[in-house]
Amino acid sequence: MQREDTRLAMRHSRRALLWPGIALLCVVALWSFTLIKGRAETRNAELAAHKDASGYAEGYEQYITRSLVQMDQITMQLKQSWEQSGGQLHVEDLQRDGMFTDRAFLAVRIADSSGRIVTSTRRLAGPENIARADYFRFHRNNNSTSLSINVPTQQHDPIQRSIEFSRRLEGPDDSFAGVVVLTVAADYFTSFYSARTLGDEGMVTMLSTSGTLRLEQHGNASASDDASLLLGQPELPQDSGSRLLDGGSFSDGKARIFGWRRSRAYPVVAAVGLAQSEAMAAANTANLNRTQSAMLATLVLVLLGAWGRVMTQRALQRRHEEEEVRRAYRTATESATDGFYMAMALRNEAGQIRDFEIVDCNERGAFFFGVTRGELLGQRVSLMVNHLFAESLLQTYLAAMSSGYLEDEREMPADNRLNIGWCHRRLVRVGNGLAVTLSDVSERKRHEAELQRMANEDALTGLPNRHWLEEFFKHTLSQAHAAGHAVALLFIDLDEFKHVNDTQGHAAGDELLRQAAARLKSLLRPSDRVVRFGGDEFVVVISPADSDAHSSAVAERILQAFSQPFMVAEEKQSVGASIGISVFPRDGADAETLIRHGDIAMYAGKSDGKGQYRFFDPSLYKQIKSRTRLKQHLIEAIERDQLQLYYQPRVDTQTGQLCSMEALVRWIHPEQGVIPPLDFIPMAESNGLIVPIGELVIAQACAQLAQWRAQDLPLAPISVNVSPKQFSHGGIHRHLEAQLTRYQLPASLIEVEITESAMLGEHESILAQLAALRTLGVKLHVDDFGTGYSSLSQLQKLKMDVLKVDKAFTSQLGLSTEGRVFFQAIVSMAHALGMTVVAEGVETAGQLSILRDLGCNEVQGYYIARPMPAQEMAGMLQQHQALRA
Ligand SMILES: Nc1nc2c(ncn2[C@@H]2O[C@@H]3COP(=O)(O)O[C@H]4[C@@H](O)[C@H](n5cnc6c(=O)[nH]c(N)nc65)O[C@@H]4COP(=O)(O)O[C@H]3[C@H]2O)c(=O)[nH]1
Repeated sequence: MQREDTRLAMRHSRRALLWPGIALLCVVALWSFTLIKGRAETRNAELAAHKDASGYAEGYEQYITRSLVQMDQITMQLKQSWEQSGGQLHVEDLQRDGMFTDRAFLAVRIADSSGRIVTSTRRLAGPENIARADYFRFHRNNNSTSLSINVPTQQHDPIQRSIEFSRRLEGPDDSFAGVVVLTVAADYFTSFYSARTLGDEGMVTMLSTSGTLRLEQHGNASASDDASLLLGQPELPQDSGSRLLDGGSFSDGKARIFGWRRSRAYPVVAAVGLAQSEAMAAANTANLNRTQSAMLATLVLVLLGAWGRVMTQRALQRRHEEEEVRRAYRTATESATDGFYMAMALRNEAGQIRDFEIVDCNERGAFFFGVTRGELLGQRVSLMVNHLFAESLLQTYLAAMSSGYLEDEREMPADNRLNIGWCHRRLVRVGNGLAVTLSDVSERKRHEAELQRMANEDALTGLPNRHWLEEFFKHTLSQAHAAGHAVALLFIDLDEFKHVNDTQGHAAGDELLRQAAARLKSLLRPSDRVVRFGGDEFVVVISPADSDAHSSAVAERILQAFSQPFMVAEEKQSVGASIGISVFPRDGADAETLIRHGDIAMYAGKSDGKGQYRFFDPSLYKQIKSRTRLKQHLIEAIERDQLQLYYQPRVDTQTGQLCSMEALVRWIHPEQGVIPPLDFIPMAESNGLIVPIGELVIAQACAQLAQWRAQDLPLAPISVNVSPKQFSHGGIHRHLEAQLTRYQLPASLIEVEITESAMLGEHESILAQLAALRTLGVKLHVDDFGTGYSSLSQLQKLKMDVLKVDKAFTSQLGLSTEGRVFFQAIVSMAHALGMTVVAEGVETAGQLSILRDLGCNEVQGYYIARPMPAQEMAGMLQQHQALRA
């Protein structure tokens, strides 16, 4: 794998260098061409310049030779004329006759043998006698008649402004007779120069082979200018030729191509200099342009090369990544349970994707589609599955191509060829295709469906649960809304379930719930739904609910059914039910509201008396609110110590002696004054506040006894009321024991009153708590006896000490014989079972008298004393002490 990677990396890096390489080759070729072409151009230009210089030099030489021939002929003619005239020739006359009119002829002079000028067309500066001139001496001393070319003696500049042509004059005897001198302006010989042909910086020069003569013209300056361009006598080896003279040969420092030609007739050399810069200007410009173009092209090529490299690298990187992804996917999935596919996008001419082709897959992937890998490769996605599914498959692939990533789960269409039910798809865009992973999640989906079912079902009863109800309501309510019919919700709460659960144990409670569920189901139409909402709460949904009468009928049927006891653990258990009804859309537009309103209606019904149904009414809110407010106030009252105990004495029927006193709680409200317990105890029982209140009562009663003891008052036992809720909550005996210990009180000073109904069921936990209280030494009272259904033998089994007969029976005394008979029976049986009998609610002397007659042990009631604050009670205790004393 590593070797493959290395080979791949090398191949990629070679490819990445392709563009820069091509660009480099182009640059090399370009510059080679540019340089070769430049050199050739320069060479050609040089050759042309040399050729031109030689050509010009030849032309110049001909020009000079012609001019010199002219001078030669003129001087020859003058010589002959002078000699024929016997020395009487006057050049002035010739001038007058129109000769020597050319400006170039500065002067034509004839000197005699002594050097004296005898005739002259113009007087020149300098001596009138030329005997001292070199040429004169030459002619005098040489018997030659050839033309002599001279430089005027007074000129010392390297460039001559004029030039003198002289010829020996001879007398008849060939003796020296004088000299004819023709002074010609130097530019006569250099006017060959033309800037148009030789350039602004070109030059012409005429040189004598002896080096004594030099005429020159360059640029616009004439040879008469003082400055000489050519420095020194250049070496001109052949008769004609051309060579490059560097800048050092010229005063302006500019190199020139020098062409020269020796005159065949005269000892002079005609030379032409073409400034190299001018001769080469065109070639240089062409070269410069070409170089600039080449530089530009080089820049473009470098950029192209760099761009090409970047692009190639990117493409290669992409290819590499694609390859990596493919390889990684294949490696990762080949042996795995996932199916893997590489699908390449097939595009139309406009570049739009019209299909995908499977270019790679693993065996597992092919298996999912019921084919082999070989069969799947090359297949079009649109043809892999049935038409309808192919459409959605293509849409999914297209979406993945545009977003780059897509992950979802879907159920594959029912197709016998497919070996996958539910699949988890992951599509990742890779270049012009997709890497697709398919996992078979059918098993998980089945599991999820099972979980879903379990999440929606109550395990105990098999009924749908609250979660299901919420979902169900969404559909049901929208359907009802669309159809315009009502939906009724019956919120059912079992009245005495808690009691059964607490007294009979959870197994019995569970059984009761199962039976309740079955009973509910049996009462309803198949279209109605029963839900276990939680605990002992059930919800029945009636949809459509034709009318309130219909809902009422169902509710009554349920109440009727629940009025029948259940057989649980071979015992009859009567639980009853309370029902609250809310109706869609009247009482709420959504599930949550309907459930809450059903609950409120149920609660309101239950508060008014169990075993009834009630329709929701917005006014119920007020009740709930006031209850809530009351609860809050009661919590504050507990915290702020506003609950105070009043005490009501219980006296011996016969002696009137104080036997005990009952602690009765009062809410000393800062604004409302004294609030009686019936206004808040039932509510405290229903909301659980009775537990802290009960603990508070025991603590206050013990503290009060300790205080009276500290005041040296005689102490009588205090009986406290303990509600069934406190027993359910448990731990009364521990709390009581703690308070007795805290205040160092004997247990005999506290008695506990339990209502008869609280003991119903004889649940083990209550029995255990009663036993624990008795072990402490606390006496146990049965409160409100006669209102429940307990038999005396049951109470005896529970080893209750005192029987407090409800005031409803006391009030009958003296009014009817039945009341007295009933009371008589209770007293007799209680005494027989060893229990003390207390008559509650004694209001009259008559009642007291009868009770005395009946042998009732103790009495309590307004006739004896009303419940009173601790201070008043303290006074009574003092009285009691005085009586005893
Ligand atoms: N008509 C009439 N009534 C008489 C007469 N003698 C006493 N009463 C009243 O009868 C009730 C006796 O208390 P109860 O049956 O335990 O009934 C109590 C008891 O069940 C409950 N209660 C009071 N204090 C507590 C408490 O601390 N804890 C608990 N759990 N319940 C309490 O509140 C109920 C009412 O208490 P109260 O309003 O104080 O009412 C007291 C008392 O004032 C009489 O001659 N005629």
